[in-house]
Amino acid sequence: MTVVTQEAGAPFGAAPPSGDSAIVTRGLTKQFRGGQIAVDALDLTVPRGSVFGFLGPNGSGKTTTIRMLLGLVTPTAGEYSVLGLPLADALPRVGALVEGPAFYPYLSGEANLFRFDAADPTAPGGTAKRRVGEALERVGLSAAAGKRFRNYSLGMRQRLAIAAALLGPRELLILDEPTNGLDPQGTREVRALVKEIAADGTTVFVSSHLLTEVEQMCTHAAIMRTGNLVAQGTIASLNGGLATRVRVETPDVADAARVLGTLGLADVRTADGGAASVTAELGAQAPEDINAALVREGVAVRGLAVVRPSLEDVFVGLTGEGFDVDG
Ligand SMILES: Nc1ncnc2c1ncn2[C@@H]1O[C@H](COP(=O)(O)OP(=O)(O)OP(=O)(O)O)[C@@H](O)[C@H]1O
Repeated sequence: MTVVTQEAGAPFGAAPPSGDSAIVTRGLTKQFRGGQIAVDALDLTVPRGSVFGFLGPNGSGKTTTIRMLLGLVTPTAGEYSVLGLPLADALPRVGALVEGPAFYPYLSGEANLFRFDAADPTAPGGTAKRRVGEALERVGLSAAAGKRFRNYSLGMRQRLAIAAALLGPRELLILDEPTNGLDPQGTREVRALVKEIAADGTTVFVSSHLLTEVEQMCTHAAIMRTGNLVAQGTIASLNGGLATRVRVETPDVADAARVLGTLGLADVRTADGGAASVTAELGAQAPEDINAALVREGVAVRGLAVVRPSLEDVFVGLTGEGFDVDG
């Protein structure tokens, strides 16, 4: 890891060319006082209109990056641009959920939003009623607007927190681990809401330590590991770097491997640990043709599956490590 020093006079928060991007960072770095480099020369490009998953194990630098983007933490080096505007002009167009807002348990969801809105000096007070109503509607809480916060489910509480980030027209929504600590129902609600908000044209930048969540919810992703960017791009392009494989479950492992080799499949592997299966790159072969050839050769096929590469495979392929959510 390199030690980063600030170049004399280098401007922080200066805008690199943003083009059609909602967020651009160039060499963005944060070294904390203790010497730890939490974010190391990050080059991120978040296209407008994307649902961008900022993926990494705990402690990989996601929150620190988000806090820099929102002007809450000063970078040690590098530059960034949000919506192609100076930060002060960009922030009113950005909704953010970093640490959940503290809501009053004895007040209704609606009353909490009014209090939250009143505390924002940039929010036009005269339109509060309309904006609070719209935000509640947007997150599906209109019917529960008058219910006390303490009686909300976990999912409803998080949706209210997202409503608080949507109290004005937003071009960009930044959510830091919005499903963390939620039960399965709440997780489903929040994931569905993120997709709906994105469908309305808002760019969503969402951090997560859950690979499958990012695969399901996002159009693009950046993968972080100990402060470093491992890869970024569309989910399809990230996965596309790896081959789709076929997996054959059979007690006749050696024969199955031979047949797959004869068919010209590349990288034939038998599973470790005595599991009765063989895998190979699918290539241009049709799975049904592979199955027919195996059966013709007398291989007892118990199961045949096409295994598409996942983001976890991408991470393992790029780092040689498993994706450890505990960092
Ligand atoms: N104020 C701070 N002072 C010193 N070190 C910090 C500070 N904030 C974060 N760190 C360290 O920087 C690293 C990155 O932390 P960060 O919170 O950005 O990661 P993260 O990917 O968001 O993880 P998590 O999901 O656990 O929040 C961690 O090792 C963390 O301990």
